[in-house]
Amino acid sequence: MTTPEPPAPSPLSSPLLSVRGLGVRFRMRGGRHVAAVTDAGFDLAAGECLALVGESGCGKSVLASALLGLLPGNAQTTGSALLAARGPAGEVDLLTADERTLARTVRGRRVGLVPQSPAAHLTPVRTVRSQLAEVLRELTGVRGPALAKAVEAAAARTAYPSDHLDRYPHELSGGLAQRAATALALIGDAPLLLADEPTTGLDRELVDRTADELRRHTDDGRALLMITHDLAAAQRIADRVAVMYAGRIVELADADSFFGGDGPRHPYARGLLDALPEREFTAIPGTPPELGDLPDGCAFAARCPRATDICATLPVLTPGHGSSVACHHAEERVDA
Ligand SMILES: Nc1ncnc2c1ncn2[C@@H]1O[C@H](COP(=O)(O)OP(=O)(O)OP(=O)(O)O)[C@@H](O)[C@H]1O
Repeated sequence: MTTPEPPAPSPLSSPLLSVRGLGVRFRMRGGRHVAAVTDAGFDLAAGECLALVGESGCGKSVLASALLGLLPGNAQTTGSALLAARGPAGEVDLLTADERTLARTVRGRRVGLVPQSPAAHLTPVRTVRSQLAEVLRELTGVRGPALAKAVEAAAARTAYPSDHLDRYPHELSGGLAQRAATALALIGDAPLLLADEPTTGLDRELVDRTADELRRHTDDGRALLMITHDLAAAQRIADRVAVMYAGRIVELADADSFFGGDGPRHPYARGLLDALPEREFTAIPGTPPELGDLPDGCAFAARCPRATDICATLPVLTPGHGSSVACHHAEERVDA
């Protein structure tokens, strides 16, 4: 089933990114399919941070890869992801744009990426300094003596220590590689930044620092889609939260109401928050379903304390009470 319009449009200005009915399926051997993302829809405006959260394997990174045209050859996409025109750059559908357009005008320039595995994205045979310099030359045109200063400034944005700039990627800890990759991603000042687990491997102080830098970047008029397991980082900087479960967005909420107020309305989203040590520290029972063998109805029903017969039919993302929720029981009292 497809939802023609996402029910909770961005409350800010007209969207920079409009995702509608985004689906990604992987063709597998024997004619099988893995439905990694199904019918995802959201808007993202300049100046806005949307946190995309959910358990491992629910499709968050695949969604980001789809927006960058970086899916492997066995992937099929449906839907649209319109990146609005800005200045001389026209509107582009990120799902259907050809590789030449994506490589020359989109990646790094209009859509930046903080990759999930930074060490794998850094060039192994070049120092961090040389990689920062190359991206600065390419994307900002800075040359000569100014380049050395620009490299140090780019590193400082993510607290990458200047006395480690001449290290090669294999000489970096996970946290340093993360900071180097984030520094590289911020250089192009792309209007849309996709940050896939940007705080992995960082201690709490650096998590906060990185999150705050990403927030500043957003406040300067860019849009940020932050994929994260770190709900504290999401709470710190997100304007809205999208919760993914088994490839679908099951709740799209204002961050204030999600983390405070009445809290999430979807039982899965509620379970994610309750699992936090600083909250109830109660794990969600069971495991997510296989994406190659999803039920026809609600994919969370098998783990859900509120499930009833109606959950055998698919719930549609429906707006109400400050969030959009795909749950037949969303209107019930949460503690009922
Ligand atoms: N090339 C592929 N072929 C088949 N299935 C794939 C392929 N790439 C990813 N998947 C599947 O798509 C699903 C979603 O993966 P994805 O990496 O997006 O999850 P995630 O939510 O980002 O998890 P994590 O937080 O662990 O990265 C997983 O079940 C994964 O196995």
